[in-house]
Amino acid sequence: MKFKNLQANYRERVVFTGVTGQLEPHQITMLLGQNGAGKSTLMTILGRLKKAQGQLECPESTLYLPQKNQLFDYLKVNDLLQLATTVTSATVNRIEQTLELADLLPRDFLHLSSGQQQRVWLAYALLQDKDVILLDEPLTFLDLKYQQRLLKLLVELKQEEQRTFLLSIHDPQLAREYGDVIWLLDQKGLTTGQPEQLLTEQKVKEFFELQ
Ligand SMILES: Nc1ncnc2c1ncn2[C@@H]1O[C@H](COP(=O)(O)OP(=O)(O)OP(=O)(O)O)[C@@H](O)[C@H]1O
Repeated sequence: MKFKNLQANYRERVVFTGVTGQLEPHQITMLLGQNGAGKSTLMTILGRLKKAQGQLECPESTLYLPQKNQLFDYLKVNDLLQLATTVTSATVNRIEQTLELADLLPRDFLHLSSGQQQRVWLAYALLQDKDVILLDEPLTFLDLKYQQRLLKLLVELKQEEQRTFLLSIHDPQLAREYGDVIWLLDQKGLTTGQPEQLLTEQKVKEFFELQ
């Protein structure tokens, strides 16, 4: 996936201009930026759910999982996941075991806790046979155990199924630990590089305006 000089607007309000980069195949890219920097906006553009000025080359097989997801009617978890599933049964088992979904499958999705719902939405995305998966703040609502389980699962799916991931994330430590490539988004545009190069203690302090 490649993009050049992207400009995003909501009516007359410009969110960013001159955003250029490429999503490295078979890697995990971590997108960091302050609240309102435009991370979700960029991801919806890359997922072709929002129009932007500039150039974008995006593989057909791309899926965007929004930060907030909603169901409007009662549906069992099992039914929701079956609607999504297009991967092999080995991958289904791996995803369901890692995210510990067995107990949730017979339940009404709308009655689950926020973290349980998030685990189901993540499974919903990963169970689809897509090469490129864009996950918008996937760690929100997950406890530490499931944060670690999810990130390790993405590493396995990257290595064994050559999938490509872009995650927006607020934790620089996890971004450094599990990311192959880092994207930093701010008013200057998109800065890309290696975790050890962009996420030094000093650079993190400056980028997030920490004291
Ligand atoms: N539908 C919309 N209409 C108008 N403005 C919007 C809309 N969605 C987002 N914005 C604005 O665009 C800017 C970027 O928002 P975006 O959600 O992309 O940021 P973000 O980096 O994902 O933030 P956060 O870390 O808070 O999730 C913000 O100023 C926001 O208020």
